[in-house]
Amino acid sequence: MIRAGIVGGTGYTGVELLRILATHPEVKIEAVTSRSDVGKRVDAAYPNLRGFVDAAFVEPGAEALAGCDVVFFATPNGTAMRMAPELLARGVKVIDLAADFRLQDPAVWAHWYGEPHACPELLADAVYGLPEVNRAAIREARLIACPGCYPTAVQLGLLPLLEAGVIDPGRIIADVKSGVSGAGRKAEIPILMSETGESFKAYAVQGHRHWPEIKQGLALMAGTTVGLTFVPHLVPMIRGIHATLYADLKGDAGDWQALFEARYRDEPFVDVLPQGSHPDTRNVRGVNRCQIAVHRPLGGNTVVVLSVIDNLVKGAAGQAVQNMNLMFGLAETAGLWAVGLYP
Ligand SMILES: NC(=O)C1=CN([C@@H]2O[C@H](COP(=O)(O)OP(=O)(O)OC[C@H]3O[C@@H](n4cnc5c(N)ncnc54)[C@H](OP(=O)(O)O)[C@@H]3O)[C@@H](O)[C@H]2O)C=CC1
Ligand SMILES: CC(=O)N[C@@H](CCC(=O)OP(=O)(O)O)C(=O)O
Repeated sequence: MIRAGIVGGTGYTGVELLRILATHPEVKIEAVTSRSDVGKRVDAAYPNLRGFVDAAFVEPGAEALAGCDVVFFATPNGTAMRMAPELLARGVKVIDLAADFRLQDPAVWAHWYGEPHACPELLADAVYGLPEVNRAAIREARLIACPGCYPTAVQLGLLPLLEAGVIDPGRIIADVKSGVSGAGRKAEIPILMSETGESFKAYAVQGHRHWPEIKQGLALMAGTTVGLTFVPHLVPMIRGIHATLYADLKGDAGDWQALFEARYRDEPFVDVLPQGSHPDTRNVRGVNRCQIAVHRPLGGNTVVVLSVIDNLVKGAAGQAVQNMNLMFGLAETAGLWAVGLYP
């Protein structure tokens, strides 16, 4: 059995990790941390886990985590980069759900995250955990940077087009909507029910920290720099991301549906819907799945891709477990093969 630790077990992605790992056939939950709830039983904090997780929260630290084979960081940005070096030195594999190891250039990280990187020497070791792109490298990795939720939906939606070189990489538009759980489990006025429950708005239009991450990933797919406009929105739902992606086709002819179907035929967690479909976030709620539809609207030469995920699953905890499965030579679908909730 793989002994797994979770740092940040009281947050939304942490409890989602617990939900998935609790029934994973190859995993034993070894340690779950919280600074605020030390000693409290995990199933007292989260009664949905009663009968599945028999553990109490412990202080985050190398003592509690050194006995693990893998440690997941479900913590705010800037946490894993301070704890990962010691764990890695002790031979523990690390999977970070936050942004600490996603950007290759420490100067870009410092610009967007507001502080110098604490261990820039580890950035070259970190593998970007998007299995549909980096599967071989993930299998060999000891340090995984899980993609952000918006970047997962956007990159999976554009991957077939960029790899095939059929769109203009200089002008891509990503109009993306997120449920409120994307902001985490914290008490803040902008995410109160009465602020978000019957409202819909864009934010960070001038620049969101996922913009450099998405640009970095798309450039690797395209083999050149990309021009990207990314506008995130907050919508009145709890889970889910819906990305509407626009790009200019280089030529007029092409079977874009066939291109997407061929690229994702062997991908267990990417589902290309039939031609003319409109994916719905509720159909991926609670599961590690991205559903995609590709359209060529009347008029102009624009391709429109619709891509949906659950931000907490394919956008975070599910993708993290998919990475763990690859790192430990397990079936990639272990513990993750499930049907989405409906409605
Ligand atoms: N929510 C989402 O949809 C997604 C989130 N992410 C990323 O995953 C990470 C976690 O997100 P989310 O679960 O939403 O966040 P939450 O705010 O819900 O939870 C954060 C957790 O981290 C713990 N924590 C906070 N500070 C520290 C610290 N200094 N050391 C150790 N533990 C700490 C908290 O518990 P305590 O204070 O008790 O220690 C809590 O359990 C973030 O980096 C986020 O950006 C990525 C993709 C999607
Ligand atoms: C709705 C909402 O607030 N979303 C968050 C992004 C989600 C997230 O947690 O960011 P990472 O994927 O980088 O970890 C935000 O815009 O800051």
